[in-house]
Amino acid sequence: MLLCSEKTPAWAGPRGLLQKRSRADSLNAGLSQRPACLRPCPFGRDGHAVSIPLRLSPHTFFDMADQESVTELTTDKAPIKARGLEGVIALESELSSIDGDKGQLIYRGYDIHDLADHASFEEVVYLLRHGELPTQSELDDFSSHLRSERALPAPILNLLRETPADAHPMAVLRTAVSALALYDEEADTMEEAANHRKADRILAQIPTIIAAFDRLRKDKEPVAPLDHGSMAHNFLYMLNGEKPGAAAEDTFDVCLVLHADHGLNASTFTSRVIGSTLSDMYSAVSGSVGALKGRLHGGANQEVMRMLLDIDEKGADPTSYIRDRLDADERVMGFGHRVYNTMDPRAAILRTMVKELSEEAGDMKWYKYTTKIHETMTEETGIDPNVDFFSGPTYYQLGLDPDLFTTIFALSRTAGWTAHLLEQWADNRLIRPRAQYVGARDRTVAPIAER
Ligand SMILES: CC(=O)SCCNC(=O)CCNC(=O)[C@H](O)C(C)(C)COP(=O)(O)OP(=O)(O)OC[C@H]1O[C@@H](n2cnc3c(N)ncnc32)[C@H](O)[C@@H]1OP(=O)(O)O
Ligand SMILES: O=C([O-])CC(=O)C(=O)O
Repeated sequence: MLLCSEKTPAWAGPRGLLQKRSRADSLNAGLSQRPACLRPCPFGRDGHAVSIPLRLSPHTFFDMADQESVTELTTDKAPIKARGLEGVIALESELSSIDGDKGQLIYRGYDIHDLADHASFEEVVYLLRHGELPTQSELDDFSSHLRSERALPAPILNLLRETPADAHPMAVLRTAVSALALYDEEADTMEEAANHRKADRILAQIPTIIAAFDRLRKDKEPVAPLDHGSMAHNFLYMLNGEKPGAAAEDTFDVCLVLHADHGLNASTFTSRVIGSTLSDMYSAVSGSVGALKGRLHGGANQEVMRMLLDIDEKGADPTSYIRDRLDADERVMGFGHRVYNTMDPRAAILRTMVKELSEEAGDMKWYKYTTKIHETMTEETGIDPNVDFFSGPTYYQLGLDPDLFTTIFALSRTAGWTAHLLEQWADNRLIRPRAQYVGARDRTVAPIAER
């Protein structure tokens, strides 16, 4: 079942190479209907594809490399074509599942639409971490503990004061999360209860870091965190120095719910790889912030807003703008996804938010631009929008600066990263795949004077 829940892997071609197929081809191949235990293996002997039984164990990825064809890994005859690990099942997880064909996302069995409508971010964090939605008293205890961890150690605040104002907020966040470890006596304690406490602490302190840095770079004093209110409320308060309206708080809270977890995306995989070495939670989360920063991942939301602002400033026609980008072989940020073959369900929810926020502001331009771009991408490429396409204009209309967008994603995804780390450590095995060596062989070292 797990094997079918994410986008199907590319099919092995006649020469034993896993060939990338178009989305339609992948669907037509009906791969998801094949028995889950038999999948094409890229490491075929003599250039022929072989089917390797994939055991549904936490170590499936390693099981592949453990098969007899492992020797092929050290030859240069059968290059691996599961590029970017597309379709590779690396581990089992109970946290979230994506049906890329249906456009469905679930956290622990709950559909994302249901959670967005009926659960707060704190409830979702608890759900991811503990497997069940909290009762009222569990939620009260959990929220109260999160609130008690909001303040930053003084040296971290000093670090932020010393940070260049033009530093990218994601670089600042990565550095500050790493530095937090230096002031946490439990940083290297691997006991489960301590890891839960650290997960709370990191999650509670990330909003304070983001808001403090944003104010400092604008020559404003950081605002101390509140000892009440939700994470969404407190973050907007610390950022702006005034209480947010109920609508802004609700919208922001839903954004946090939507971004909390998403299968084995690149930044979550990063956390699990780092965690699997039995390194600490701060190392893993700072690594994940680094992974999320990239524009092919979380960094795309900022790029989307840059594009929309560029269109606006130039007075450009969004359709021609996108066509020009595609003609120049450029990617349009906020479109495409490794797992979804259809519209990302989070994007659908965020699109409604962009519309509602535009209506409230009495200015429909961001909604109009995104609608035009969406239509053009559908006509020209058939590639669907992902979560980053509509989160950009949502955050912008909430008054956030574009270079903060990815930090908001990080704030929310910390819930997923830390829950994945706890899951990893509950049944740990070192994550260590193999590389296909395609370099030179049989060379001998010449004396330095002769090179
Ligand atoms: C939260 C998130 O991380 S969601 C993703 C956020 N990232 C973005 O929005 C960046 C833009 N999108 C992309 O670059 C890609 O769609 C990714 C990285 C998200 C997924 O990529 P992959 O699954 O590796 O697909 P891949 O990069 O192989 O692209 C397949 C084809 O679709 C094209 N394509 C994919 N996305 C786009 C896009 N946004 N714009 C234009 N073309 C695209 C590629 O050019 C490629 O065409 P080609 O085979 O002719 O070269
Ligand atoms: O799943 C992915 O590859 C990227 C993504 O949408 C996310 O991390 O939310």
